[in-house]
Parts: sequence; C-alpha cells; structure tokens
Amino acid sequence: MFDPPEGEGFPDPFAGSEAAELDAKAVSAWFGERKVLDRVSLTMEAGQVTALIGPSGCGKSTFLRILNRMHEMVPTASLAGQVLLDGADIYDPGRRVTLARRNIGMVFQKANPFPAMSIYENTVAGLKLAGIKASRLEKDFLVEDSLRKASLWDEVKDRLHQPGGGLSGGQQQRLCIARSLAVSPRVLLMDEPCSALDPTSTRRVEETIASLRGLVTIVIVTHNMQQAARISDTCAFFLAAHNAPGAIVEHGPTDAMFQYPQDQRTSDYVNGRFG
Ligand SMILES: Nc1ncnc2c1ncn2[C@@H]1O[C@H](COP(=O)(O)OP(=O)(O)OP(=O)(O)O)[C@@H](O)[C@H]1O
Repeated sequence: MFDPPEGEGFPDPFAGSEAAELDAKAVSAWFGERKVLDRVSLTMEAGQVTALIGPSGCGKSTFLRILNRMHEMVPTASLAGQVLLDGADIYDPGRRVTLARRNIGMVFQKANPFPAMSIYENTVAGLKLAGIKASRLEKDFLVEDSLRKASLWDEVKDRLHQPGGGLSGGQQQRLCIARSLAVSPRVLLMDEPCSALDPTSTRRVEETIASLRGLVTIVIVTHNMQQAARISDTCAFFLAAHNAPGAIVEHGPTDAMFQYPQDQRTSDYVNGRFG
C-alpha cells in the first residue's frame, strides 16, 4: 500500500495529546469470500475502557485489528464501513497507515519485547518507526514517563540498561504497554493482554489499565468475564450464529450488561452458561 514519506506537507490528521473517541460505523469484514463480521457499529468513548466479549471465533480480534488497520495486512482480507478517530476516518483513501497505527496502538496476547534490547531501548523502540525524533534528554523523560504510566518504573528504574527479555512475563507485558505509550497514542487496543499471565501479574496489568483511564482510550478483548466486569466502563457482546458472521448482540455500561442484560444470550454468556 502507498504510504507517503514522513515530513512537511503530510500533517497528522489525528494529532492531539488527549484520549480520542473511536467510532466504528457498520463495519463488515471478510477473509476471502467468507464474511466474519456483519455491520458492527460501536462507539468507544474517549478515555474509557471498552471490553469486547464473546465466544471464540465471533470476530472480536478481527474487529480490534480493523480499528488500527492491521486487518488489511492479511492478503485475503477485506472490509466495509468506517472507523472514525475523533471524527476523521482512518480508512480515507490517501490517509497514511502509519499515522493510524501511531495514534491507535496495540498490545498483543503474548508480550513481545525485543529480548536482547535493554528496557530503556525497548521503551523508545517505537519512536523511530513512528518517525519521531527525540534527543537523549527527551528520551530519558519519555522512558521514565512511559514506564511510570505502565506501572513498571519502580521495578526497573535501577536496571534500565539490562535486557527486556530478563523481566518476568507480567513485567514484559507492562514493558510492551510502556513501549506503546511512548509514542503518545490516543487509543490503546489490547488483545487478551493477560491470557498468558498468572493471577498476580494479571492483577498488576489490570491496575495499569485502571490507571490509564482518562489518559488514553482503551479497547480490550477478554475471555475473562470477571476481568471485563472489573476493568471496563462499557462492554460489547459479540456473537456469531452457526455459519453466520459475528455481530454485536448487546452493548452498554458494564454494570448494566452484567446485572440486567437485555438479551437472553448475553445473560447466558456473562453467567458462564455457554462459550
Ligand atoms: N487470517 C485469517 N484467515 C482466515 N480466516 C480467519 C483469519 N483470522 C481469523 N479468521 C476467521 O475469522 C473468524 C473470526 O476470528 P477472530 O479471531 O476475529 O475471532 P475471535 O472472536 O477473536 O476468536 P478468539 O476469541 O478465539 O480469539 C473465525 O472464524 C476465524 O477462523
């Protein structure tokens, strides 16, 4: 895909330092001929935590990957609909993929720091990719700021120049969160970020997510209903009927979704009766 070079004349249409609203409008997705999402619309409020829940294969990860233009990296993939970041469509022709990804970061299921690279270098590793130039002093500030926001600073401040691969799994996941935060994203997408972690590390990552509320908009896929209930403000329940594409059955404030679900299928799912 054509992606014009960095530099003057290509202003960032999504620029800003605040958490931004993300609005998916009638998003459908295909892998080859197979439709896997059908007209999904969802507003993910600025600064809030939105949890995407639903059984395996209903399209949650596909939807998440559409939100920062990663879906199009799969050769057979296609999509329809719009994704607006504070009103600007990230899929507008001519709009740069790199800018969408810089403003909408992603943390994956399995922590993926560069193992031989130091904690310091891992934290600022995204700057170059995002075309952000920073002096040593600016980097020093960014490293501390990002590691503090990721709730990792106190644990690593005395060993910033040791390899990232030497950290525990939970610390590595928080290092990846710090790396994402270092480029000042306005939205952070998280695809089951705790599924490979033990309960203590999970709790630390959940605390980190809670501390980021208001600073960045968070959209998280989770299979853990207790986690969704603990950390999210809003929930969207995805479901794919047999051989049908995934769609949202119900969405709304998390408390209401868990205590007074409007749809029987939501009630069955959040109470562990299927999936
Ligand atoms: N790269 C791909 N090529 C072809 N089909 C795919 C690809 N990725 C996902 N799919 C299909 O798209 C559908 C939705 O998958 P997706 O991973 O988005 O679901 P999910 O709800 O996130 O599942 P899980 O909770 O198990 O991660 C599934 O039927 C899956 O098999």
